[in-house]
Amino acid sequence: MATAVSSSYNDIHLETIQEIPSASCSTSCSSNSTSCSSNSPSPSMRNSNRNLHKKGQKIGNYILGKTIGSGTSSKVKIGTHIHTGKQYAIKITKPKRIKERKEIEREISILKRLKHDNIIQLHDAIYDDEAGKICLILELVSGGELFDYIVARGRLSEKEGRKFFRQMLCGLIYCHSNMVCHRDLKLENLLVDDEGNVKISDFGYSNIVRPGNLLSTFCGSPVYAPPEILLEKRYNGTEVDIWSMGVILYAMVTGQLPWTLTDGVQVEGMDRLLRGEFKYPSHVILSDDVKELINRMIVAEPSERATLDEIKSHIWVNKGFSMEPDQEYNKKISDRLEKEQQQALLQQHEGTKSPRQPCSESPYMNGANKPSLFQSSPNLTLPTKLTSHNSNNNIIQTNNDKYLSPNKPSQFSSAICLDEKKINSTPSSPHSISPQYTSPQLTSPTPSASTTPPLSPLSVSGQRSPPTTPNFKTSLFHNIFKKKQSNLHINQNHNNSNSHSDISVSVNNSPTINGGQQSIVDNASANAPISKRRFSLEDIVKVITRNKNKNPKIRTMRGPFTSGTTTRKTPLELFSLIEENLNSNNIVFRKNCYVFDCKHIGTLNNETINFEIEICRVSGMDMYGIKFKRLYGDAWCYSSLCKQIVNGLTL
Ligand SMILES: Nc1ncnc2c1ncn2[C@@H]1O[C@H](COP(=O)(O)OP(=O)(O)OP(=O)(O)O)[C@@H](O)[C@H]1O
Repeated sequence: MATAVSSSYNDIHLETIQEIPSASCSTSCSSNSTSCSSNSPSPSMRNSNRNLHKKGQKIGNYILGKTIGSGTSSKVKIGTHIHTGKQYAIKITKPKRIKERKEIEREISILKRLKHDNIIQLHDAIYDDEAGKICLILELVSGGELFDYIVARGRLSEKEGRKFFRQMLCGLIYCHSNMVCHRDLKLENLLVDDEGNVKISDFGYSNIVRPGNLLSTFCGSPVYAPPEILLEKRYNGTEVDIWSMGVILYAMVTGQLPWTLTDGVQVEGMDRLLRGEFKYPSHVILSDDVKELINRMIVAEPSERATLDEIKSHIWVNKGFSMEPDQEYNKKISDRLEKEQQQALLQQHEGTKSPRQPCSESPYMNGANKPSLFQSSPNLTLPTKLTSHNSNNNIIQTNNDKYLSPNKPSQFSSAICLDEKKINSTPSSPHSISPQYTSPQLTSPTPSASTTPPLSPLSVSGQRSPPTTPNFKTSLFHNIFKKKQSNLHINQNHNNSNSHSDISVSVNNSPTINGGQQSIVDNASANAPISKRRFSLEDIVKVITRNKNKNPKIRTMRGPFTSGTTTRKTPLELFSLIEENLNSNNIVFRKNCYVFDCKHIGTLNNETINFEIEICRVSGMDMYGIKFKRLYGDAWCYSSLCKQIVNGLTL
């Protein structure tokens, strides 16, 4: 349990934020200004780490749920606010060194000042120094990464790409006009909400750009990073973001990267990248306008790169739109404000109290009307309340004037509550983690996770990776899974064995194939003949509760699906096909209702990829489909792996 002490903090003014060398840079970085080494946490820290990550555990006023993503330095889980029931994304980080801690504090400090529809919103930040954790309570964006969105479609049409690009541009114009550069823009850091809107996330490498003040830290992913970063030159952060945007646009409309990544980290043809040279794939037909725009952004010489002004007025960006992206956004916001004000007036008139103050919670506009972060009245962009919690999550201090300090004494554990903003809460996934593990045949060949440029696992083109033998890590994982499995007992086909005196209970939370059902019975009961099994009332209640919590209903999902990911086969048939495929690809997995939680360890670089495959009903059709979701690991290795799985499934 996190202990929390009332404390007051000094505001971190952006002016005081220094560029902090990034500790968690890509392994391919050769910058001598960064260090990728880390100190191992003490065993006690590791324990608290484990506990804090547990599902059902409370962090501040939030109950932890399912893991929805992981990064190099964090785990992101769904968190439900105990009072409001609203769901958030809780990014749990455990900084091991002061430098890492400062990076996270800087991320918080920058994020809490940014309020824009196309930027992920920070709601709260919780420090748990006892466990050595800092948790960011973020707006939950339930549509996943733009990367996955593109992977599922192969590539985007220029029209759809334009929609996303305009939104990303809006968010970036807002950041840059507030002197914030992101420095790690990539498809994986663009999240898509339920309504198909892009939100820029992961400000872990973001920093403040001051005129004439160049940055030097190596940041971001090598394939999205411009030559000045790879050559370890001093650079201007805004120009870095423009290059990355060019790579993102290229990837959106072609479905691949301009340069190939090997092993997920090394850029093949680095010399071409350094010269800003790339080709468009011959099989993709692109308009001259989009090519011209990309060519203006992916320019080796930073000072010759297009500026945001040039980009936002580019003919391709505005095709089919009457306004430039930021103008359109500003109009949307002022319309929204007007509507809210009208509603507030109406409510006032009716003698009811307005539930929210329209002006204080609306995202800020781009352009001239927006309040600057650096203007004399910082309260315009700062949270309206600051609250600390004690260990019982009681609010023990409220202070509007104090903000998080990077120099906070380490014994403190507290939370800074930012504005509660309207958020689309997302229903949690009907499946929850079940402890049923299945391990593959280790004698099967393992595909290499070497990365190839195509984004789509569903497109026909692309190479198969050569088979390799399983490594030590895989075996270890296999053993752990086996051990877990041995503690469980498969109670398949015994559903009807209940009698009034001997009750056999099984958890019917997955399709009834290959041990798809599991029992929570103890060893003795499980090993006893069926007719002799006895269960306590507690067992039965446990099972009923578990059954209730685990909704075994197959989910209906909207596309995109392709012929490779849909079938008229039954879910049960699909289940065994997937199982077979995962085994033959040497992918470790556990089944949970209609979801396979998968883990693949690359043989070349030991790169781990965690992902899910879910069997679902295809919305509006009498068909079933499979959906992939990356949870952890290099996106491009994952893309190759998905492609391999889909190719091998022959649905
Ligand atoms: N607000 C959110 N809503 C939904 N999912 C999220 C949210 N924030 C993060 N995620 C998921 O968690 C993943 C990891 O988050 P994030 O990129 O912020 O972590 P990180 O440790 O900074 O990653 P990196 O390895 O890029 O440094 C994301 O790629 C995304 O899939």
